[in-house]
Amino acid sequence: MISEVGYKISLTIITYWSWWWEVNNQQDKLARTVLTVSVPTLLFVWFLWRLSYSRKDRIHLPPGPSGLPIIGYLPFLTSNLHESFTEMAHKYGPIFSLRLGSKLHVVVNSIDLAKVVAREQDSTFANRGPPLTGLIITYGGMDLVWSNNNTHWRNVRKLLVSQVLSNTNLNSCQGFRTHEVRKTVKEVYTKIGTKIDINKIAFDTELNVVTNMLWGCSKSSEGNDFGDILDGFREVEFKIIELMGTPNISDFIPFLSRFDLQGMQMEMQRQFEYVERVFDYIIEGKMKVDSNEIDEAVAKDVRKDFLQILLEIKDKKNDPKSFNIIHIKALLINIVVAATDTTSTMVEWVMAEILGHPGVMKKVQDELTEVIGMNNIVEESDLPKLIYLDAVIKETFRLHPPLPFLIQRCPDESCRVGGYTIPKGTIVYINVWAIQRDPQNWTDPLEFKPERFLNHKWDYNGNNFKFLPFGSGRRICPGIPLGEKMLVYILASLLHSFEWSLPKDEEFELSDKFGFVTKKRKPLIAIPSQRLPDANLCLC
Ligand code: HEM
Repeated sequence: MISEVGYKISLTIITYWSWWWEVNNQQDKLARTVLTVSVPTLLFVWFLWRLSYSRKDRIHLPPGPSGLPIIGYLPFLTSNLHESFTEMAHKYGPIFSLRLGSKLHVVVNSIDLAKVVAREQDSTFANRGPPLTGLIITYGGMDLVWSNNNTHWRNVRKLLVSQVLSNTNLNSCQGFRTHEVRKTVKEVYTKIGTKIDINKIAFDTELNVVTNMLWGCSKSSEGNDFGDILDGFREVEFKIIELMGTPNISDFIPFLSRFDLQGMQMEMQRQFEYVERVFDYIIEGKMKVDSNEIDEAVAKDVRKDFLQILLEIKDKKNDPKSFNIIHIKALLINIVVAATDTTSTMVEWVMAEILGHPGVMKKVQDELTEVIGMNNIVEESDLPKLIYLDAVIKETFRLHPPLPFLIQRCPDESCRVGGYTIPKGTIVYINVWAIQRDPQNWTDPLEFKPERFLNHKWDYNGNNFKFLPFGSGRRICPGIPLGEKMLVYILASLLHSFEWSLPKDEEFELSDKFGFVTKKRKPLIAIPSQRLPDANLCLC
């Protein structure tokens, strides 16, 4: 029907155009040529655009806004994408689609449909559909986050879970965590009365713990120059995360990717070169360690670090294609980035919510006083007893999930969700931000009420689709045990050792800035003062 009307209109225009061409006696040949070329081109584009709509009707895509020819809805995207997608969900319903350039995107906004994607059809939706910037920083998706659901991804994920994130390994690394958290407390103590950037101290603490677990050395280890090398890592990581979360026209109109119109690929390449230099240095250092030295260390019951294990696996494999140094670097980059920015962002959000709710601050500190005592410092073994703090963290995750759409999924074949067709290759987002603020799922959804998490029903394992800050299904975050431990440990230590207040000249606010990791728009700056009667407790 649409193409019939289009055909008639174009026939009329072409007839008129031929007549005009013949009778017009203009001398300006260039202008005539340009007009002659551009009119059929525009007609062709118009046809394609209409055709895509008649196809949309035929294959019954989810409803959504129309957008413009070729570029689709791109010009209407706003910078706070989680807010605009949630507004669109109010207009179009629990599932909607939008075309960005040539790519179809689908946003799922309800518990029932999230379950269809991440549980019932988990294997169909287990690919990622990575952005170009994600591919640049991971050697073309050789990592865990952007890799498709294939044998390599399964093997590497198994390795990470069994060798780094298993209970046994996490227990054997307890010393690193204790050392780093106490070092942070000591550092804060030296800055009592001054302004502290909460994200920065949490980031450095987590970075040191993770690098210790991965290659046995941290930024602050004595007698090495990792410190100098890792200086500036936070800024680089922020840039990487920012580039991965910014819409890039090259992803939506692939033939434009060679022009890199926003300069994002070039910028990511620059970050990649820095990160690769860091990891080359670390790996070279590790490879120089004599195998006798390693054997001696193991004989003394010193655990092997993850990098040593990975290098051994690489050497044992006969096939360099299946596991080589590129895979190792991609994986290390992945883990460091995935662990640090998420954890520090959450520490900052929790501290911000607590500082904004004095009643909550009092309850958290009363619990710390009761469980830990004013003459002790926090030990890791105390953490499971901090029930109220745990509820505060979960309530913060509900209102500020650091990855508001999780990480995009991409079906490997056409399928149906909510009665609509989702074609193969569509980019699919699970809008956790909308689900966790939906009044159908939560009473007073915009209020900060940690009490709703006090009934022990809640965990991070992605089984209750009302609450999915770490995702769900086979691509769920594998770092939950470490992420959770570090969050509670850092927060409990900061809140038990110090009183915190906001600087008088800073206006308190809780607005966020959308990104791959969605952070506080303005960094949280707070001032510590002494809380424990014996200051030496902060110095041990
Ligand atoms: C507060 C801390 C953290 C949060 C909120 C968080 C959140 C997430 C989310 C939402 C996903 C995507 C899940 C999905 O698509 O369903 C994810 C994936 C991932 N996370 Fe985390 N994460 C955290 C800490 C960590 C840590 C500590 C590590 C590693 C030690 C880690 C490693 C990863 C990896 C490798 C993936 C990709 C998994 C895959 O695609 O198979 N994360 N994370």
